[in-house]
Parts: sequence; C-alpha cells; structure tokens
Amino acid sequence: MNTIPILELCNISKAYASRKVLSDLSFTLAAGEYVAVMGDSGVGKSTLLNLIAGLDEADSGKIFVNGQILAAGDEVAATELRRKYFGFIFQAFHILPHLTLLQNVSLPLLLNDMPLDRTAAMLAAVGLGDRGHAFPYQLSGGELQRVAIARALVHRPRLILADEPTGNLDPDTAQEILQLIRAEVKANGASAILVTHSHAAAATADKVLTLTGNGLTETRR
Ligand SMILES: Nc1ncnc2c1ncn2[C@@H]1O[C@H](COP(=O)(O)OP(=O)(O)OP(=O)(O)O)[C@@H](O)[C@H]1O
Repeated sequence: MNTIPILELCNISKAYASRKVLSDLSFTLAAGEYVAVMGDSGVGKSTLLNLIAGLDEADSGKIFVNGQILAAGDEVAATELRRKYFGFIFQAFHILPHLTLLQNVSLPLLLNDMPLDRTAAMLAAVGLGDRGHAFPYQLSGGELQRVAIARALVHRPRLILADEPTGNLDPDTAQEILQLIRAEVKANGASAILVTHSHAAAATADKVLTLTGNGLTETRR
C-alpha cells in the first residue's frame, strides 16, 4: 500500500494586502481519499485550491505532492509535477475556443505524451459523444463545463482539484457529473478535493471538511 500522502500542506499562510485568508494551515490528503471542502463565502476555499494548483503563491509554508516539494523558484519542475499528477475542474473553464471539443479534451494526453485513444470515450461519458467536432462557441455554459470535466479526467490524474464543478449545471446533470467524477476517482485510485457550497455535491465525497479561520476540520465522515 502506498503510504506517501498524495498531498501535504505544511503551515500554509496567505494574506491579500492586510487581509489574512489562510493562517498556518496544515492538511494531509491520503492517496485514494476524496474530500469535500465547505465553508462560508470568503473564508478562503478557492484560495486554498489556487495555492495547490499553482495559480497563486503562499506567503509561507510548504506543499508536497506525492512526497515531492512544489518549490517556488523552480517553476519548471512544479509545472511538470502538476501536469502529470493534477486534473483541474475550475469555474473559469479555460476551454480553448479555436480547438474542437475532441482537441480540447485530448490536450492533457498530448502534453503528457500519452495515447489519445481515451478522448472520445471521455467526451461520451459526459454526454457529448456526438459533439466531438463542434467548437466551444456552439455549446451552452453547462455543456462547456462538461467538456472541462472530461478534459480534467482524461489523463487519469492522481489528484483532482474541483472548484464548484457543477455550478453551471441543472440538478440532474450535476448529480450525473458528480457520480462520474467519483467513479473516475475510485476506478483510478485517485484523490480529489471538491470545493462546494452544495450539500448534495459534498455528499458524494468520502468526507466533508469545513474551512474556518482555525483551519480545516472534519464535519462528516
Ligand atoms: N487575488 C486576490 N486579491 C485580493 N483578494 C483576494 C484575491 N483572491 C481572493 N481574495 C480575497 O480572499 C478572500 C477569500 O477568497 P476565496 O475566493 O478564497 O473565498 P471562498 O471561500 O472560495 O469564497 P466563495 O465561497 O464565495 O467562493 C476573500 O475575502 C477574497 O476577496
């Protein structure tokens, strides 16, 4: 059994101007663990994911991915680690407008030198199997979110970071997509952090953590 945590945050602090958002936060995510993070608006949930994702930098503290440090100052190594291990499902979809849906979904495979044969199946799994040659401008907001989810999962990432992944979807589609994310996580022995305000969404995780000014505490198993 792999005992190295997939993710370890050690004493992370982050402030914006004089506003302290995260203060000395430590947290360990075991391999294969799927957690939901809830908490009041503005408490720092997206900030936490952004720091892990490398979209923002902590003021102090260390982040380890699979035992390797994500070091500030070595962006090439950090980017390599993230590209290999992470799948991102963020609200800003970052779907590339000049590429078809199939081309968008295949990007993580191309970047990681992996075979492209899972692309069509992944698009079908999010209900867009017949739209592979469409361009993003031809899709609704909810459909675009599903493309983002297919792209985040296609290379079987070890750690999935999802920030309100179903915010643009109707409740039925949201549940389907959440079950798909869970199935992918479990089938691949991956780990995931799902940031959400939705109790229904959080209920699909193994446990629910709540972020407050005092850090992350488990509120449901
Ligand atoms: N780039 C930034 N510059 C300045 N302040 C920021 C920045 N990003 C976030 N903040 C502030 O940090 C605090 C935490 O924001 P964050 O988005 O992490 O909260 P959240 O818990 O995800 O909230 P919500 O549930 O409303 O999405 C907020 O007060 C926000 O205004």
